[in-house]
Amino acid sequence: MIVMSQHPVGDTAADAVGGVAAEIDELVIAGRGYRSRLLVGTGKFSSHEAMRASLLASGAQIVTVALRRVDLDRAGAGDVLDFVPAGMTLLPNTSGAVDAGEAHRLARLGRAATGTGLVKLEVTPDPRTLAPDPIETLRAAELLVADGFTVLPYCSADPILARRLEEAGCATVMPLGSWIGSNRGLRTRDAIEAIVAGAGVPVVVDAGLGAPSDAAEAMEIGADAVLVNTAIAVADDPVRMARAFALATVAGRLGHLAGPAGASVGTGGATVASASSPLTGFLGALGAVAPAAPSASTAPSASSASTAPTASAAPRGGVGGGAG
Ligand SMILES: CC(=O)[C@@H](O)[C@H](O)COP(=O)(O)O
Repeated sequence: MIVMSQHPVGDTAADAVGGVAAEIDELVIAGRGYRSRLLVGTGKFSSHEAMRASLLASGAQIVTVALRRVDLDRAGAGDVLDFVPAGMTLLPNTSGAVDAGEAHRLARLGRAATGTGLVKLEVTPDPRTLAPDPIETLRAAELLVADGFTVLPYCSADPILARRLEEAGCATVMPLGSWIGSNRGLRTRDAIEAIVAGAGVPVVVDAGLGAPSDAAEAMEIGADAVLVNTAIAVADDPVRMARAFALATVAGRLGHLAGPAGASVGTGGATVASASSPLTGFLGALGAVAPAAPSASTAPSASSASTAPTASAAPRGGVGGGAG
C-alpha cells in the first residue's frame, strides 16, 4: 500500500532535514557547490505527484532522469520533467544504453532537449544484473568528455576503473553499492573504501542502497554523496523515506567528519572487545578487589589456551583509561 504523508516540506535540503544540513560541508561537483549530498532518481514512483513530493522531501538538489523517459521533443504536457521541482539540477542519464556509441547518441539527444551538458553515464548491457560494462563505460566517458559533457559515470566498484575514469576527465565516479533496484545495501564496502582512498573527484555511491542506514554507512566510510531511487520510490511512504535518507546522509557525513569512529569502523573495526569503562583503574582505586583465581575445573586447558586473552588483546581502556 502506498501512503503519502503530508509533511510540511520546503524546497531545500535544509528544509527537508530540519536545518542539520547546514552542519555539513558542501559537495562540489565540476566547480559547483551543493548543500545536499543526497542525489535522487525519478523512476518507479506510483505517480508523478508522489515523485515530486518525495523529491522535495529529500532536499536533493540533483535529480537524475532517464533520457528514455523524457519527451525529447517536449511536445506533450505531463512529461516527467514537468514534475521536477524548479531549481533542482537535472542530471539526465543514459539508462538503457548497451554500448558506448548508444550512450553517446542518447547523451547528445538529451543535451539538445534539456540544454544541460551534465550526464549520468550508464552502460548496462546485461539486463539480468544491469551491471555497468567497465570497458564500454570508459570508452563512452572518453567520447563524452571529448564532446564537452560533464560526465558522472555509474561504474563497477573497482578502484582501478575509478582511477581510469577520473584520468579520462570524469567529474565524479559513481560506484555501485549493489545491483540497481536490489535494495541489497552496501555490498561493495571494501572496494568503496579503496576508491575513496584514491579518488581526486567526488565518489557518489549509486544503486542498491536499500535503507537509510546504508546511506549513512556509505557516507561514514568517506563517500562524498549517495544516489538513491528504488528504496524511496517503492517505500510505503515515499515522502517519509525520502526524509529518512536525507537525514541519514547528513548523519553519515557528520560521522565521517567527526573522525575517530569512522576511522576505526571504516577499517573493519577491532576483532576483540574493548571495554568502554576503565575497569582496571576503577578496581585499583577501590583497593584492588582481585578476581578469584580460577579453580582447577574452570582453569583454561592447554587446548583452550589459544583463546585466552593476550597482552595485545587487552582492553584498550587499560589502567586509568578514559571516560566510560
Ligand atoms: C535512477 C538511477 O540512476 C538508477 O540507475 C540508480 O542507479 C539508482 O539505483 P537504485 O534504484 O537501486 O537506488
